[in-house]
Amino acid sequence: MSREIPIITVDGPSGAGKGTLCQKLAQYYGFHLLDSGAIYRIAALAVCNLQVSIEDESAVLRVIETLDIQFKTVDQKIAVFLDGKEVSSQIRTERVGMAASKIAALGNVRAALLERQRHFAQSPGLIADGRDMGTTVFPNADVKVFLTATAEERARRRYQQLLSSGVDADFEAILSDIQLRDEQDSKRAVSPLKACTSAVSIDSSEMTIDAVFEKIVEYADSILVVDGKRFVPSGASSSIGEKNSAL
Ligand SMILES: Nc1ncnc2c1ncn2[C@@H]1O[C@H](COP(=O)(O)OP(=O)(O)OP(=O)(O)O)[C@@H](O)[C@H]1O
Ligand SMILES: Nc1ccn([C@@H]2O[C@H](COP(=O)(O)O)[C@@H](O)[C@H]2O)c(=O)n1
Repeated sequence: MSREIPIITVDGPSGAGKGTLCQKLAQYYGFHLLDSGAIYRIAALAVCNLQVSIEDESAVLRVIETLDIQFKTVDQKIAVFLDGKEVSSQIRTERVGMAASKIAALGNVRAALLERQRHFAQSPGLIADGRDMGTTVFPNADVKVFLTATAEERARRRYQQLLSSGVDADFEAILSDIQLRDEQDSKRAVSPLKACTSAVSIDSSEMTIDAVFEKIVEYADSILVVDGKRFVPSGASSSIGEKNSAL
């Protein structure tokens, strides 16, 4: 491992299960968690709240440069705050997700948020969830995972998630939003969503959350070494995983 602080990156498209898996990984390893999507979502919310046009790049940048964001753990969940006000639910709407995807295509916005994200790499380690964690933000991460699933399966998961939280949902609309966001995220010029060559790819379409978790842990445990010793989280078992391949 190249540095003191171990870093595991999990990138992939919307609804692949990154957030769910990263929370479990952070808990398992006792590491910090970076939800980089939440940062783009908060930035988008601030831009919308101030009625700044997303097309006006310099005005968007001014909002980003003075963003007051805080992450706090409340009842074992991470709550997010914008200007001291909790916005955890507000940032999860599809409207904010789509606005986040638009501002995330602006190169100056991505550059302005880079150091803020890198600052999360603190002892004892970091689990980083996003689109460009392994390619741009933490290119030297020890363990890189690219997590995906078919657009239909991701839409089905979102649909179920909304129904079970009592929200009325339209499957076809969700699928079309997911396809549009995939296209925007993977076709942008700066830090597009793509699997990094040094990442293992996992297609979770036909896997349970627990099965994906076991795969990542098995792979990560075979790589993580701290102070010359293999890093063993409490209760962990390990076997050798294969790098640069699909698991
Ligand atoms: N392997 C899986 N099998 C079934 N359901 C899953 C699986 N992985 C995740 N889910 C469910 O899919 C939904 C979306 O997962 P999650 O929010 O973790 O995705 P995400 O990749 O973080 O999406 P986004 O990038 O949009 O935040 C959640 O309801 C989650 O419980
Ligand atoms: N590293 C990242 C993370 C996110 N984005 C953009 O933000 C949007 C919302 O992200 P979620 O993970 O919360 O769904 C996403 O669609 C991306 O456009 C990003 O560009 N880079």
